[in-house]
Amino acid sequence: MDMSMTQQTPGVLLSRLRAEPPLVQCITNFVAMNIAANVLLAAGASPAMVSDAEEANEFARIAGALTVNIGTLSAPFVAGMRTAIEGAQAAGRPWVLDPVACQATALRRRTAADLLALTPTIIRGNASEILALAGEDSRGQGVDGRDSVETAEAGARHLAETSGAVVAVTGEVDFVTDGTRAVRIAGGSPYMPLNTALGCSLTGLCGAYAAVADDPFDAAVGALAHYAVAGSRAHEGAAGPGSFGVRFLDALHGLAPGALDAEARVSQA
Ligand SMILES: Nc1ncnc2c1ncn2[C@@H]1O[C@H](COP(=O)(O)OP(=O)(O)O)[C@@H](O)[C@H]1O
Ligand SMILES: Cc1ncsc1CCOP(=O)(O)O
Ligand SMILES: [Mg+2]
Repeated sequence: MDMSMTQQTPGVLLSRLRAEPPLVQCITNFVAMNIAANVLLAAGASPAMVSDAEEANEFARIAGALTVNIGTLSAPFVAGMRTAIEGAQAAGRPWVLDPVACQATALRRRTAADLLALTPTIIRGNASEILALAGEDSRGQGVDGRDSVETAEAGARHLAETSGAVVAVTGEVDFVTDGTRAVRIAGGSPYMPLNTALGCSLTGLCGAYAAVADDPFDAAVGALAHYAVAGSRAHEGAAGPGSFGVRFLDALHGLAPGALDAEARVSQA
């Protein structure tokens, strides 16, 4: 990749992550809990799925980053999210929002808007979720995206400008912007959306990269590039979504920092 697009390249951040695995507090959904923990471990981070309001604030103060995902939403989750965000912010730690299916119901629309107002460091979602969060029409079907990343790019830029967050839109070719800078990241595999919770797990990985990066834009690019290169590698020889899933974990783990920078397909947008 062109090294001028980030201050710290994906490979530099991956080296940091592997040298000192960051503790990442993941408040995520019941579907993703096990899958995301394995993704973070394979990539080189240290995940902990801690969400109860009684301890979430205290835990956020000792974690390197917090990630918040509304996939299986309920009042206890929301209470844990709110107090965890308060703890992360008090400790000066980044937090990442994944607005799963935020177009689908009144509860999700309201919760996503409330969380957005708490100023996430990074927002990561599929194109349908980012469109909805940006106040535009979304064709999302439940948790699955049904819009192209391209149609969400203008909304993502606007969302980044108004929220102050780095916005990462994922799909066939990903898009990352902080409102000023913008890049596209190619790679991955069509088997990825056929493996549940890989998007949720990527949100966790954004937290891991944010914990070690100086700049959240570089963190989002690093996490998405790591995923894209590992996804491309895992696709080779995979017979379908099942064998892809196993190969993907191996590829996340086996990717060296130098190879990540060499194989990352990041371009200016
Ligand atoms: N058609 C595709 N080809 C290649 N990679 C894809 C494709 N669709 C999604 N991905 C990748 O899958 C990962 C999860 O993205 P996505 O499916 O958009 O999230 P979500 O699971 O939240 O809907 C991202 O790394 C994205 O780049
Ligand atoms: C299937 C499902 N239902 C509620 S959350 C969830 C997982 C969604 O995961 P992802 O957004 O990564 O596809
Ligand atoms: Mg998702």
